[in-house]
Amino acid sequence: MVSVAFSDKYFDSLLKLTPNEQSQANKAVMLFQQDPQHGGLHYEKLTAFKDSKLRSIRANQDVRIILAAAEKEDLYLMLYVAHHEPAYAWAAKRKVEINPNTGSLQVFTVEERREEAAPAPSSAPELPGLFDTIRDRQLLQLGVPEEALGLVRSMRIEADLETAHLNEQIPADAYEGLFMLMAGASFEEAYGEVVPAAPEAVDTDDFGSALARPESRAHFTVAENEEALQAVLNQSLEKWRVFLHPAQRRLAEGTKNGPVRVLGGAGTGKTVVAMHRAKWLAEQVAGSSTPGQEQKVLFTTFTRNLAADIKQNLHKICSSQALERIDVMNLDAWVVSFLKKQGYDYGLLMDAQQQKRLWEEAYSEKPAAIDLGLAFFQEEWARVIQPQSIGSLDDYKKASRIGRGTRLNRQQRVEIWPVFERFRHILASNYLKETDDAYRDARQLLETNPELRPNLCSVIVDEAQDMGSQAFMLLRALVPPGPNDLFIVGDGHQRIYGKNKVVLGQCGIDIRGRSARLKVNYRTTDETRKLAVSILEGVEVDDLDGGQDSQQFYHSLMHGPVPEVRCFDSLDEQAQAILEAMQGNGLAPEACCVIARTRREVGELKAALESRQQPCHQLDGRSAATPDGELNLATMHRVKGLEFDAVFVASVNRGLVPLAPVIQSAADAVTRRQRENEERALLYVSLTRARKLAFVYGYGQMSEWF
Ligand SMILES: Nc1ncnc2c1ncn2[C@@H]1O[C@H](COP(=O)(O)OP(=O)(O)OP(=O)(O)O)[C@@H](O)[C@H]1O
Repeated sequence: MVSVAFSDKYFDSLLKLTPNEQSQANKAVMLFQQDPQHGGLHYEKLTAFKDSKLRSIRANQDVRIILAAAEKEDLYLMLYVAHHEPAYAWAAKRKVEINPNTGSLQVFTVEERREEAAPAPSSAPELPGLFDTIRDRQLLQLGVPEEALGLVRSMRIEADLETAHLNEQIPADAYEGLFMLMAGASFEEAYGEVVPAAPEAVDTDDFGSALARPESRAHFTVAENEEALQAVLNQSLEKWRVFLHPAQRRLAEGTKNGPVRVLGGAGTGKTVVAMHRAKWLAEQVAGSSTPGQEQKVLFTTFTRNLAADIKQNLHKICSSQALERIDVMNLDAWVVSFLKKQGYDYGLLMDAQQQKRLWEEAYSEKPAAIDLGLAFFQEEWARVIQPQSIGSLDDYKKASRIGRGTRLNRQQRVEIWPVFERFRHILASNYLKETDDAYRDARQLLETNPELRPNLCSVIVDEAQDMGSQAFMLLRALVPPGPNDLFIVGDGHQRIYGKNKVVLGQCGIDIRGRSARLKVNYRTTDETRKLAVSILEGVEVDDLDGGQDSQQFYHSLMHGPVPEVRCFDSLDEQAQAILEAMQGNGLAPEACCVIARTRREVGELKAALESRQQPCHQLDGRSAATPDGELNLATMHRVKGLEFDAVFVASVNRGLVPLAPVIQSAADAVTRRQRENEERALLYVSLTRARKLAFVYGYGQMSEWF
């Protein structure tokens, strides 16, 4: 029996075959693993090609599998599968090599004559080279193969690099380094990113060691025995299950010294990393806990919908044993269930209408001489009093009000305090608590009775940007400080629930030296990503720890058309255009989503689409899977965490985007800016749900942002 490894490209090519051919190819690989010399496989050396390591085997009369042989190690790399002619055409130009500088295993195209003759002229020969200031030696250090140096030197514009990447003339790891240089990074920055741990010595014939490096594992997966081979062949459909980016893998695996924070723009695989981290912890840490004191991993999210999705996806990567050691829950649900067990008989105040009524009652305490609206009090409560657990006038007099737009002197604080006191009293007499109160009560219970602490080895937090400081203080209290305690994943660009920016350090969570940022967007085309990012231009985005985040070096690997922005005369015309765009692009309704700012607008769109005989499926709460033939419809808040082949961000009209009442009811300029930023974030979230195509449609008057 031999070891077999697969490249990600192998699975891409496998999926292009018919199901029957796929199963024949799988059978051939399994037979090959048992006996490479089996007569039916016609194992053949492809001697006349660029790379003497290349071989082929037969899957059937016509389908060929191209592989590279490391015969000394009994290791074979499955690279490509296709019908006879395209398979050999693919193999003729390919090389598989261990890069002597980075140690990663690379597969790349070497074009005919490229080695001897001058490189192909760039589309803009008069411009300076993209990499003129970088030395050859440095390009090689970044993992550019020697054969590709001429090509890299000939690159003049971004499209040259993108084309070379698309044609696989540059291996993926080297492309990332080159992309960063092109986007303005210094050589040191790019090198630190692509080669964070340079191998001491690289043996370019040792394929086993090369395959073990995270850079290689981003593109190869090894099946050492029959069982592993079965597992790989069964799970290859979604790449994220197997091929983690080296940055993702480094985060997902290994013992961490304390809390880790992972940032990354939309679609960079933060949730994927968090899930793989949960799996690793369940297997390696919780799995080795003392019998009788089994530990668990708690995976928390902000929204209930995301928790349900994650539960489902964990099934795809975890064994049932590992799954048993992971609890997935949105934090509110965890808190409610924990407090209930402790005999807490308060309800959570969730209903916006009820909340408004209670505030109106409390507002009657406002002295007539104070000219502050109800909105001011609600904001002050949510942004100053609750996050800082202020329970008395004395505390309020001393409280920090940084970031609030309306100034208050001490005397004014004294005068308005009765409103807050009354609100708290009303809550108590109605047996109600706000979520921040519940977080605080739960934390205080845990701090005074450590024996109530659940037996957790680790807490993973997704959607961290929407959790406030009370939530983080509770999370800190849930698990004792130590290795692997907290793994926090978020993106300040997607803060859409009106929460204060949190500073982890102030919640007792010290992430110094343990933070990372993911930069490759796997979901969205670069064209859609760029439009989404442009909406946030000028908005200051925090890094969850008091600093600033940026989208520097954030990019997508896929390309597609620039999103279409159009304004129609009426809602009906817009609905018609959505249906035509779906038809024109051959899109299945269930793979698309129409997204609007308000529930009411979603309802109107639904009616307009249904009147045109388009069955619709509205996503709200915990919706079931969309039936075939039905078009998804959702609000901007609801689509967070989801993805579709195409999204129609619809009714992007003046007054709706940004939503006028939200902006106009802000009590001061600072709050107005915060709300406007959140409205922008909603658009950013909506657009970045698109895998292939995005449309921005409006009617009447288009939003001032377009
Ligand atoms: N290493 C990978 N290889 C291939 N696809 C990946 C990889 N990592 C993530 N993806 C895919 O990219 C998409 C986005 O991943 P994920 O939802 O984890 O991103 P995210 O950063 O949490 O996104 P968002 O913040 O926008 O919700 C998913 O379709 C996922 O399957």
